[in-house]
Amino acid sequence: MVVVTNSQMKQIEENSLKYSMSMKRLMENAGSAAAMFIRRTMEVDGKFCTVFCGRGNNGGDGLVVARKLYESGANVVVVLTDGDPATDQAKEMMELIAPMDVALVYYEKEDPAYLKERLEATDIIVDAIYGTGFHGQLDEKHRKICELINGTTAQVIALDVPSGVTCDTGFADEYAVIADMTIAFDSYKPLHVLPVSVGYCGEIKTADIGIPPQAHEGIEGQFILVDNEFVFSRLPKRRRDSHKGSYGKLLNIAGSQKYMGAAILSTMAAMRAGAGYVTLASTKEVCRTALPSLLEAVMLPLKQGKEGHISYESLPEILEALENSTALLIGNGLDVTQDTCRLVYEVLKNAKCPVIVDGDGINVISRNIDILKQTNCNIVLTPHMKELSRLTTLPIEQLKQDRYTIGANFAREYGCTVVMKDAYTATAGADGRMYINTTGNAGMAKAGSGDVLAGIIGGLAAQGIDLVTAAAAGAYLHGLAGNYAACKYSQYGMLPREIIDQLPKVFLHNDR
Ligand SMILES: NC(=O)C1=CN([C@@H]2O[C@H](COP(=O)(O)OP(=O)(O)OC[C@H]3O[C@@H](n4cnc5c(N)ncnc54)[C@H](O)[C@@H]3O)[C@@H](O)[C@H]2O)[C@@H](O)CC1
Ligand SMILES: Nc1ncnc2c1ncn2[C@@H]1O[C@H](COP(=O)(O)OP(=O)(O)O)[C@@H](O)[C@H]1O
Ligand SMILES: [K+]
Repeated sequence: MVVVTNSQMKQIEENSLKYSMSMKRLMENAGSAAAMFIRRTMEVDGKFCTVFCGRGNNGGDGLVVARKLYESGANVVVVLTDGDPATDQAKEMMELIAPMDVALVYYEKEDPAYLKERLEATDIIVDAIYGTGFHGQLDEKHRKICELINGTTAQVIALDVPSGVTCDTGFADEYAVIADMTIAFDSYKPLHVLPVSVGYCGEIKTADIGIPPQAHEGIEGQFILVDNEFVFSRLPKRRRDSHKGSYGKLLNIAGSQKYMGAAILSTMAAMRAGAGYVTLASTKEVCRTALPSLLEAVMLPLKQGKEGHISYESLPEILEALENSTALLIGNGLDVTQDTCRLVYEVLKNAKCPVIVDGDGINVISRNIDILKQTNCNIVLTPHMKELSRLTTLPIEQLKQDRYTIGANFAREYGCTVVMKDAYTATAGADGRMYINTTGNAGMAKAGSGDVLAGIIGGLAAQGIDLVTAAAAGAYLHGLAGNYAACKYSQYGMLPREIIDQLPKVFLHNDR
């Protein structure tokens, strides 16, 4: 599904002007298409309809809808929330509606009691206050208006965007309009697919507003909703004549005395994701302890430092193992010590294969972010929100509002892929795209789930699957296996290790 950003939509609109389209025609088409959807979905003739119009082009679309619904027999009132229209084409739409028997009400001048009464009798509300031009938060006046809209029993139809939701981030003001139906003009925008905002949209319809297909040429969708088709069209079936060497070698540098489980979970997950060989490089003690649970893994036991972590003296052995690896996973349960810092930096500088950095690997990088610019390999970072905050030195609150832009900028600046783990994980690809994941559940909010994800991505990357796909597909598989685990063991009772146990079921259901 192609999802275009606000600025891309503006570009498409501008391109369409080259094909004898005009802004006024686009607005007329948008309003007409929206009115048609409304007529198709509900009875309009004789119904009470209230259209809330802002001053921008979204408001102009609303004026067209009002005219069309009036022509279909509805009793229509237009509430101008911010006075007269401000754009040329919206002004023209105002002139067209003026002679009609449609009441035009100025919100500020109107008696609140009349409005309340009108809304109580209203069957259909059209929200044309703000469209793609909105960003940030609603002011007090608009919050009140949205509260009025949300407080009715009428069907609420949002034009393009439920007012109060920001187009590209999906960030919704707490009073944003909650629509029953949103009519997206021409294309889906990020808010129509982002998990944070889809709940505000209700049913989403796309309306053809007459923009010629040529106007879309050269516009590449930046947001991708990861689904089964996306994942399994990219994960090849295993060839009958293949052998273990066909599926790559993952080197997993993980674990310390404090965090042994992280080494076990990540290694196990990588094996379950189909890698040919997985080598666990860890302290002797971790390797010895892990062996009974990791019978199929290769062990690279290393010298232990004073604090129970992998000693820096082990660097030569690690670099030798790295030579033969098709992917590297580094960071799970490593601990942050002087030794592990030096180790991570040196390994990253020497790696030539794809690298996945998780957990303490990320924490170590956050202390010296420029290390990312001194590498010769493709890197995936898998930070949760706190780790992303350390990496970007931005507060979590800001990340929550704008992590798509921030993540994309970070990925571009450092030339890496960033898996932003959260209830809804989003992967910012080094290719400039944003991959949105919707699988997973709150039963996964337990220590160890992230180690499982890192292992899955590492296992996929080792097999030669390109890193962005490995990251986006890994998050999807992880969440789906987590959903199976929750069905079997409940969200309260499930354990991260059971996400790994359910991974085969995900593959089985998809003939892999
Ligand atoms: N892109 C296209 O091809 C078309 C777009 N059309 C409509 O045009 C809309 C976009 O119109 P506009 O760009 O005029 O903008 P909007 O009508 O979405 O917003 C109006 C104004 O609100 C202001 N604003 C933004 N954030 C605010 C905040 N937090 N508090 C208060 N004010 C804020 C903006 O400065 C903007 O001028 C689309 O959503 C769509 O409905 C249609 O007319 C058809 C064609
Ligand atoms: N509410 C949730 N819904 C879906 N997935 C979740 C939820 N909470 C956590 N997860 C997933 O669980 C994993 C947790 O990772 P992380 O916090 O790094 O754990 P750890 O480092 O302890 O293993 C991430 O992949 C995250 O997306
Ligand atoms: K709107």
